[in-house]
Amino acid sequence: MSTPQLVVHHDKELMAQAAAARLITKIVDAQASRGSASVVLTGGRNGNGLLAALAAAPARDAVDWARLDLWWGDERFLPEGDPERNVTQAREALLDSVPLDPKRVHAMPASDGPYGADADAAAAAYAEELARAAGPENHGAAPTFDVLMLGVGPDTHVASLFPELPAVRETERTVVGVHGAPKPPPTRITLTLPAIRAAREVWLLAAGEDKAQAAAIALSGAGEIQAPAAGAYGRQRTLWLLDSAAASQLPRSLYPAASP
Ligand SMILES: O=C1O[C@H](COP(=O)(O)O)[C@@H](O)[C@H](O)[C@H]1O
Repeated sequence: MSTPQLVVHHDKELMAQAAAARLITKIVDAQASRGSASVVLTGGRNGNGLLAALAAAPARDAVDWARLDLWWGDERFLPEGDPERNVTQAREALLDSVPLDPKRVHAMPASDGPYGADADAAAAAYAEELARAAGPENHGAAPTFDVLMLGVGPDTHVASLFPELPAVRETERTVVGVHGAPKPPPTRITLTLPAIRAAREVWLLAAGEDKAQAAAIALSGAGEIQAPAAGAYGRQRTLWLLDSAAASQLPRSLYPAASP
């Protein structure tokens, strides 16, 4: 488990631009040292803001897009092309404008796909896809993602791991179906905490006043069942990327150290 490090930016635009620059560097470094890179995308406002900033960054051309695997931390279980699906929003923000290898874009199944409305079967299929991509050094279940990004919800949810719901208690499976989520749509697919913790680096994105309480709770020693963001960490690094509004309720002991 890596101890969270905090970076606080002035506002959400700056946060998105700085995170995009950081991501470009990580991908380029991983491709230089391992031949390819793997990144787990998040949905939500902050995740899409980062992708849009990446699309606008001239340095995006430093990335070899064909040698990048993209995965998702969670998906809203809706029909293919639905504007609320995380993959639809990611395509609009960035993916449609860069030369990715379609075989390396690992979208989660849609509710009108091969598993129909069975979110649990769709989750099991995604777990198999992850297992196929995992090498022996990955302990079998999930690849060692280079960077896994998570938007933090105002209720401290990350991916589709909501406080107190069964998915956040999962200790064996890497992907599960979620039923009765408090945020629409109620049916979702999500990576579990064990899959999230397989990543080298986990980045938690929180911008805006509505994230301030969630950040303060998750970073003040809350339990992961009540505050799922508190249970998200990477093997080598856990990085919270905040703007000053989201950092405004952090305990004083964390905030001064976090200021750039
Ligand atoms: O529904 C979701 O919400 C979270 C957080 O979204 P935000 O708009 O409050 O930043 C997101 O990270 C997750 O991927 C998504 O499915």
